[in-house]
Amino acid sequence: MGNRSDYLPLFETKSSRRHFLLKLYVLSIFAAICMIWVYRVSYLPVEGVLERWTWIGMFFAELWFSFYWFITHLVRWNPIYRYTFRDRLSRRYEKDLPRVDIFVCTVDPEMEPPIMVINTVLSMMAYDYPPEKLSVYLSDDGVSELTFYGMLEASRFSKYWLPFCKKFNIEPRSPEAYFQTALEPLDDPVKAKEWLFIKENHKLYGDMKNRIEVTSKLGQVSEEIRKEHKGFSEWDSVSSPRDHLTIVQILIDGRDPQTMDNEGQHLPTLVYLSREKRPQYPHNFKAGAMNALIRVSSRISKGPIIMNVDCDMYSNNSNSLRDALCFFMDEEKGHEIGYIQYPQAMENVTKNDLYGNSLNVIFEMEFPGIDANGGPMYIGTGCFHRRVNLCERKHSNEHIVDWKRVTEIKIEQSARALEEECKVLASCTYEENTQWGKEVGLKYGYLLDDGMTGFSIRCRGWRSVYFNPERKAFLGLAPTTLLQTLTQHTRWSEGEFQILLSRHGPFFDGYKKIPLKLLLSYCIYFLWAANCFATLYYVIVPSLCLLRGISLFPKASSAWIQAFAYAIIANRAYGLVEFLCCDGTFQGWWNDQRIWMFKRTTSYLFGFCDTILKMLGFANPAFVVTAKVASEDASERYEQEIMEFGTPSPMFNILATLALLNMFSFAGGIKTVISDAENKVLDLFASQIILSGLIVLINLPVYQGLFFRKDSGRIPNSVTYKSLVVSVLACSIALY
Ligand SMILES: O=c1ccn([C@@H]2O[C@H](COP(=O)(O)OP(=O)(O)O[C@H]3O[C@H](CO)[C@@H](O)[C@H](O)[C@H]3O)[C@@H](O)[C@H]2O)c(=O)[nH]1
Ligand SMILES: [Mn+2]
Repeated sequence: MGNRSDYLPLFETKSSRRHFLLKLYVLSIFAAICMIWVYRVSYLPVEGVLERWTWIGMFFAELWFSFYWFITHLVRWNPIYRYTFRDRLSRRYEKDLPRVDIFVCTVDPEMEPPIMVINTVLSMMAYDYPPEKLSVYLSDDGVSELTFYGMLEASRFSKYWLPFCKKFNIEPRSPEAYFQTALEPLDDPVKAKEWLFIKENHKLYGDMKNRIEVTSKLGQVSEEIRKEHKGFSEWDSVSSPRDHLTIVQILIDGRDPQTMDNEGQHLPTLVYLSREKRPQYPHNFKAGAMNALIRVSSRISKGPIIMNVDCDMYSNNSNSLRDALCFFMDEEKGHEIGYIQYPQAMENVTKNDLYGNSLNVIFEMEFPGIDANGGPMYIGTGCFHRRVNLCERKHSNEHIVDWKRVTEIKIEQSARALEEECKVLASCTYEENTQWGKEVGLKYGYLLDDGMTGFSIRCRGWRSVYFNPERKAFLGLAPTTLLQTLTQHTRWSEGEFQILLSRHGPFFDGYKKIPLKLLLSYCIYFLWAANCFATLYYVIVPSLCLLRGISLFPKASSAWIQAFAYAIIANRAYGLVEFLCCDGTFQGWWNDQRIWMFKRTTSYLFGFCDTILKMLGFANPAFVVTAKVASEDASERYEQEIMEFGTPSPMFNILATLALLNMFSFAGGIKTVISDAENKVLDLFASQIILSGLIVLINLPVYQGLFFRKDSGRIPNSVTYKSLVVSVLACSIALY
């Protein structure tokens, strides 16, 4: 850049201020909320201990909701959106593009089938990027021969697949996803020629898929296949997934002039890694895998840019790598950017998103606002990092990278020698007495290692960027049963809460180094777990009080009720419109309301309690992996949007108890209204009756699961009995 004045940025940021009418609307909700506080304070019951304390409880719950409401709107106030200029990037830097190392993690060949994993790997290899500068690493924590076999097949198939992708510039570049959507062109002769290629590749892919699936079904690799690659012999010494030596296999050595695709072009480097594991050493889950990958890749390719994806998150947009570089390499602002986070979009959510898994509102509405307030957190998959950043370095302007120099690193050893060296780097003992997991690499000891790592990167002065291009960068798989969804959210809410309370979290390290506005924005997620109490209070206490005859809301005939009604209805309406704007359906919104309640009364409660227990030293953090496949009839029910219970779980006990409790109190409320001639009861208790009525309405799928369904996804009898006993007991205590 000779002259500053003709500097053209590689990306731009546009802010979109919310319309002032919308702001007015939000402020009007705030006014109603204030009225609620005034009401609570001025009408505090003077008589009756129970009356008084339940009232105070309501007040606290409402204060909590108000605070939470406040931070969600703080985030939404002035969102920003980013745009990149890839043409400028390639004009200025095409020859000097940095090496990029892509890390894919997998852990279990049954929950994460090899064919899915290699589709992700192939889509990464097919990025629109110079192949000699691209390396894809797979970390296999399951040390599975089947996954390795899949990788071997992928390395062969890539010789056809990559030239095909580039020749016809297709999207998406995961073969499975591509062939699902590819349609035969009937009228266009040019396209018809292309179709021949597509058919040829489809057949190659189909054959490969078949081989991999047959082997997966067998559960082991046949003797014939074993002879095809020296790597299989490494499994001779593997006794169990928790007890084995490191396995490193460079399946494609990008430096080797002999390894070309079938059109004579270079191929990206492809590496399989399964780090050493021993029962006596903690393996630190995904963070441990990532750190091993960081070290191994620093020997093999040493890309200054690192990207991490989950094994189910294939690349849906072959430009996202260049997009990310537009941020890092921007001459003016790039040097302060530590990482670029893409949203997690889900491929498998059904039309009405029964389990509220699409996360669209978070990624379309909240993250652009968080970006404006200072930058998103690192949420694991779909994030580009600077390598220096993960190897601990404070941000300072002296470290401006000269991109033209970084690429010059030459690695001379043979692939064999590199593999041997890497074995040491990925061994259990390597990290002993080092700063890995503390100051260097991803942090250990946290359930959300990525969240904590991102937070500390921010504390060191780097900025982060959120980028959400029109064509989604990655598509992954959301859980497909209720229990999996709730379990995933237990892990997330617990992990977020753990960061909040940690010694390196916002209260200790964070508050001086991160602007308050950003900390409050992060609090939406940090406080997920803490949300459980106010919600539990609101779904239990008003209904029990209805049975007991304690009124907790203004009379239907009083003016105060309008404040409550307005605050609640206006807020829900806002949420509904927002939901519809994010491509949701009305039914989807309703489902989301249900899942909102389910999560808050189960996942978040468990997350909260677990965090506290772990802080007191009663339990160790453990990562429950989300399955990416389900049984046949469960998948069928998922497609039909029928709620899946099936197995007994304490979470279902809670859900069923709450549903029954509200059903009883709603019935009780209606009964007293009918028997009351003067309509006094209705005036006093209308709000509580409506509240439990709404809870009953939202719980309809639970009653179905309890009493009306016969299939294997219904609520198990043991859960039904337990929850009946508890809810009847609670109601009788309230009545007498
Ligand atoms: O011991 C482990 C456990 C998990 N994983 C991998 O970690 C990824 C995420 O696991 P998954 O069960 O799919 O969890 P999700 O809740 O779907 O993942 C989200 O949440 C995680 C943190 O809880 C982040 O790390 C992920 O990037 C983010 O997509 C997967 O690729 C796993 O193979 C490992 O490599 N080793
Ligand atoms: Mn996942």
